[in-house]
Amino acid sequence: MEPEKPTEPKGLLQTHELYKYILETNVYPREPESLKELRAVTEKHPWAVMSTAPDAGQMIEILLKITGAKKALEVGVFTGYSLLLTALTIPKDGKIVAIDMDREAYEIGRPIIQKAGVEHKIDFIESQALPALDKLLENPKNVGSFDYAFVDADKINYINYHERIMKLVKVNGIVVYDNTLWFGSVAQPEEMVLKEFKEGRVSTIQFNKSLVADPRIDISTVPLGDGLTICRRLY
Ligand SMILES: C[S@@+](CC[C@H](N)C(=O)[O-])C[C@H]1O[C@@H](n2cnc3c(N)ncnc32)[C@H](O)[C@@H]1O
Ligand SMILES: O=c1cc(-c2ccc(O)c(O)c2)oc2c(O)c(O)ccc12
Repeated sequence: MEPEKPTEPKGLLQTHELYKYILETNVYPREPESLKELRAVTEKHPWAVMSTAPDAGQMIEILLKITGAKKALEVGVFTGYSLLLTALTIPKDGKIVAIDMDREAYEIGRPIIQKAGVEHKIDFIESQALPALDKLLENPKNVGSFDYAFVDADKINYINYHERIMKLVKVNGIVVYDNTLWFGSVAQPEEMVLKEFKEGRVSTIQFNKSLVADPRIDISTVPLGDGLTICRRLY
């Protein structure tokens, strides 16, 4: 059998129709106008598929509200869908440290973030994520200070991000990892996987195993978007 090329977006669900139903019935009617606008400008980008899925976004919003998160960290901004969602959800005096090595994509979303009146909450760091996280850790004020972190960058480094983020988030803090089911490839035999997904598949399988074995966290993997793993730091 040939590996199946992704055609219509259907997330991890059985059919495109079901995903469309969820988005149109449960998600889009509640999506703020600014996020809709950001999604529309992102659609023109050749890598639009990287944008956080709106159904996953809704889960993130509820987690931020339940936990009352005020200080957030984001690794992997792209045009800023998850960043704007976070900025809209945390309180007026909340802060987000957002790291991405590519400012160009962020600049596409920034005018919409500005117009939404939440840019003052964002501290954008244009950098490779690992050195930026290490630099944050050098300041003792940051250690154990974040209520929430969202990781959506290069899958190969998730294990490395996790070690830093465990020190940056507070006990009881929430960390959400995106793409932990990597288009379903984690459960496919290697020969069935499209070559462009092979590398990410191996990293994701290893990463998922390492989270399960990590006694410092509670975890829950939810098949929204491309798979989210929600972690809570226990100690
Ligand atoms: C999947 S996109 C992020 C999507 C974003 N959360 C959203 O909602 O649109 C991944 C981003 O990670 C960034 N990235 C990839 N590897 C990185 C690295 N090593 N350091 C910093 N940023 C990185 C890319 O530039 C890209 O913008
Ligand atoms: O279709 C692709 C999609 C993505 C992708 C989607 C959502 C994310 O949140 C993310 O981080 C990456 O990444 C790819 C990639 O990295 C490849 O090498 C080849 C193809 C793709």
